Amino acid sequence: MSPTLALVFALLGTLCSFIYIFRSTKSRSNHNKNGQKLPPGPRALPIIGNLHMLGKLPHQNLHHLAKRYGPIMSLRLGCVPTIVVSSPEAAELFLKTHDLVFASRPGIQAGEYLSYGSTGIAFTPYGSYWRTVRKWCTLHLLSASKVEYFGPVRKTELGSLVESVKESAAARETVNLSEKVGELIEKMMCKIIFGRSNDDRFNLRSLIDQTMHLSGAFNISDFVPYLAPLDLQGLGRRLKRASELVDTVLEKIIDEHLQGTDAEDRKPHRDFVDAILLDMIAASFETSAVAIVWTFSEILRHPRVMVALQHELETVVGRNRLVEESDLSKLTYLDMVVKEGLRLHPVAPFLVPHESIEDIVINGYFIPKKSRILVNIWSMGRDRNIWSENAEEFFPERFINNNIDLRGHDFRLIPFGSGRRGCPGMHLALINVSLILAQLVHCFNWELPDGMLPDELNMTEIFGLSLPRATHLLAKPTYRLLGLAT
Ligand code: HEM
Repeated sequence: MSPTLALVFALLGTLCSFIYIFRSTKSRSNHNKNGQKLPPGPRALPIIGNLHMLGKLPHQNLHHLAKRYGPIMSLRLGCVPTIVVSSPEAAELFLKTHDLVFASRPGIQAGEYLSYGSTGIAFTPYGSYWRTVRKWCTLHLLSASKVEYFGPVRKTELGSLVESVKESAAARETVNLSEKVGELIEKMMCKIIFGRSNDDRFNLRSLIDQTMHLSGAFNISDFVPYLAPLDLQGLGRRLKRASELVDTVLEKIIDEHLQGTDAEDRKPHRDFVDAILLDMIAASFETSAVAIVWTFSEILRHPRVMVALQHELETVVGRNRLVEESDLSKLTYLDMVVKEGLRLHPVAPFLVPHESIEDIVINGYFIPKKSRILVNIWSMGRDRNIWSENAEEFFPERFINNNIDLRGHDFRLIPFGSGRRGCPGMHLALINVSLILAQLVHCFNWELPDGMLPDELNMTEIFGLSLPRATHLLAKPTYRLLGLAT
């Protein structure tokens, strides 16, 4: 939290405390003003509500609070009623049993700036526009047949990555895996989404990383709208700047793509196309890279897992060729490693915030219309009641002999969400994540740089819409395949 923001909170907090003490004798914390019973939760201060309790890592702080108040917890963030869901049973109620009621998204400043007035998919409220755009993207980009069609693009780009890491290995250099994996996903996705290579003139990836960070921030302007003109955290200004930069890049790409067509024909659809393209690249660039880099960090911290994975790859693929997409279905240990990575390091710790479209009573608790719903899957991934005493440990074998999958049917593990708003890119994402991890582990042995021990690896997170590592992941490769691999 910046010093300015801390000061603002301190001042607001003092003011609120006075009002609160003055009024507290009359208030009943878990009932609204109509006497309806809200889910339990900590008392809220006037004006800021519980915003001051979120801290730098809200998913962790809300995880601790839920231990006290339960899996359906009520907060007030500024003036927005907020429900934090922290158990599989509760998640099923919100995302399956009452999916339709919670299928909308809140209108937030990030959506306004970055989704061109929420005309993309991810920040767009539930309704026919969202349904049409989502269907269109699924059909033209994300369906199983489209994903398969782009297999050769993945193969070429991944082959180049292996060659470049091989050169680093020969030169005994340390590789910045965060950078390498980020670049690879960017190259693959640009070819799939724009039909062309990424453009070295723009640093699109760094722009997207910024937008993911800004979009996930708890922006006071969204929660206390009358403070919005003050832009206390400076987020409004940064969002505007990021949106202008992204706009410039996308405009250039679209212009080049449409050269030769009638200029007048293009205008009406411009913002709509920008919004969808931006959603697609934002949803795909960082997410897959974050999942790969966290899982690889855990593999490096657990050499036993690296050895077991290499053993499986040698048995199924051998050491004379690269892993192919068609091998993936036979790599059962890899599948467990991917699940375990996403369990401990979900890319979107609160999914993308949902919003209720009408009043509803769930488990005897009143949830008002326009409540914001945060499903804390980070908390669910570390719950000892679900994952036993070793819940905090990276232990892929926990998935042996159980049928937990990632498709949103089993609410113990929902890194892609579930229901109407579940991730439409899951199939593509799982191929990218599994294939890249498999290739890195199959082609190379890895060690941490400068004699670092596995348990010395920094595992600090940065909170945003996604949850990347705070520091880049560095490691030293040694090539391990037999001659003719590439
Ligand atoms: C490992 C990679 C990925 C993870 C973990 C992931 C996870 C998620 C999650 C948790 C949501 C929100 C679900 C909810 O709110 O209930 C989501 C939404 C979305 N994802 Fe993904 N995603 C990944 C990759 C991708 C890819 C590759 C694409 C497409 C190219 C994509 C496209 C989308 C879109 C468009 C939405 C918004 C859906 C809507 O609001 O209707 N995602 N994703």
